[in-house]
Amino acid sequence: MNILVTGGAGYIGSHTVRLLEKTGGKVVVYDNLVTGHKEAIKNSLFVEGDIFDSEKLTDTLKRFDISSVVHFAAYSLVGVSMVNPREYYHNNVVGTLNLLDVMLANGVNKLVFSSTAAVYGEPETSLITEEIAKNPTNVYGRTKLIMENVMADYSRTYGLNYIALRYFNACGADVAGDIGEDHQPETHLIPLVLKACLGKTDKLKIFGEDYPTTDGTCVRDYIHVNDLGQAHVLALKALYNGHGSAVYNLGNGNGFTVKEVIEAAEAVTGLTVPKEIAPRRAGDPAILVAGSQKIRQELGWQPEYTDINKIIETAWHWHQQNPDGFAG
Ligand SMILES: NC(=O)c1ccc[n+]([C@@H]2O[C@H](COP(=O)([O-])OP(=O)(O)OC[C@H]3O[C@@H](n4cnc5c(N)ncnc54)[C@H](O)[C@@H]3O)[C@@H](O)[C@H]2O)c1
Ligand SMILES: O=c1ccn([C@@H]2O[C@H](COP(=O)(O)OP(=O)(O)O[C@H]3O[C@H](CO)[C@@H](O)[C@H](O)[C@H]3O)[C@@H](O)[C@H]2O)c(=O)[nH]1
Repeated sequence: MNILVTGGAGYIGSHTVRLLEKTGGKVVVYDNLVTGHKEAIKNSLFVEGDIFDSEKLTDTLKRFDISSVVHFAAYSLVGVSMVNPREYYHNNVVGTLNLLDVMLANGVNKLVFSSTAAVYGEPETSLITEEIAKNPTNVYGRTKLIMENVMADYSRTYGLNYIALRYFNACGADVAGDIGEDHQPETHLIPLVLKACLGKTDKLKIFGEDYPTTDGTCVRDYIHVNDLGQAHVLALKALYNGHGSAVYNLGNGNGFTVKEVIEAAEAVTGLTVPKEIAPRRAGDPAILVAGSQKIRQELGWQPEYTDINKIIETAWHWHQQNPDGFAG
């Protein structure tokens, strides 16, 4: 397996790269470092490049005799996508279309794609399974749903073989403590809660206290980044073993409110999170909780981290060791 990992210098990408390296395959990271960190790549080959750069992509596929692609490269912030849709459609849709063109032109037809729970929007059921209606409430979710539809069409017509993984909320860090979440600026709940504990940011803003949930704050399904990474390893192996194109949810099946996450972080750190109630953030659905039976049954995926405190502990370890992220 010679694998190209676009966006492999990013948060989920770098954790997945570490797990892919253990399979014995050759791993080549391709990233323009717009939000990623070169320091997050410890062992794999690294090519600094953009998914819009067809020439460099073609050269990289040929030079390393690549036979599959794991595609993380994208913009992924719900809030930003609502105020800057053009950037999101451009990078996530046009950029991915370009990558697909280059792959197919070079005979590479295996792809694992980062999709998202955001494709579902505001589901009417409490546990989300893959086949329910997709009505994204934000631009980011729409960009990923467009690409899922494109891949289904390319699979039918051009022989693309893809597995799209719809992640719920990625969090945590590798227990080694040398890679972790470092977005600039950070917008994700768990790192912001922990940074607030460390006095690295202002008070945590709780976005909305009037949602139809137990305590009025949004519910999310938090999944450890290494459990996500392991699913990519399984998906890739399945594609090499002749598995057809498929779409899977990836979550723990347990929802936590924003306030419950804060309480868990306070229990793990022994510190108090400075916080205040703020208005709702545009585009946020009230509740997103995954039904992940399909990937468990079909690919044998089994998450290792199912306890929110344990997940937060791994993130806390990273933030304590690296309070200024990779720049520290
Ligand atoms: N973080 C989450 O909770 C979450 C949940 C669901 C889906 N996802 C998806 O997972 C993927 C990775 O997310 P992440 O949290 O690791 O984000 P990230 O920003 O840490 O990683 C994205 C990586 O892609 C690179 N990149 C972006 N545009 C590029 C381009 N045009 N050319 C080359 N490289 C480019 C960035 O430099 C970065 O290294 C994204 O596709 C995201 O939409 C993330
Ligand atoms: O300072 C903050 C940050 C977040 N939140 C809330 O915390 C929850 C989680 O927010 P965040 O960590 O920003 O993640 P999401 O917006 O749920 O999106 C993440 O999870 C999605 C899947 O569910 C992915 O598709 C996205 O890429 C990824 O950013 C939401 O209800 C937010 O409103 C706050 O209250 N205050």
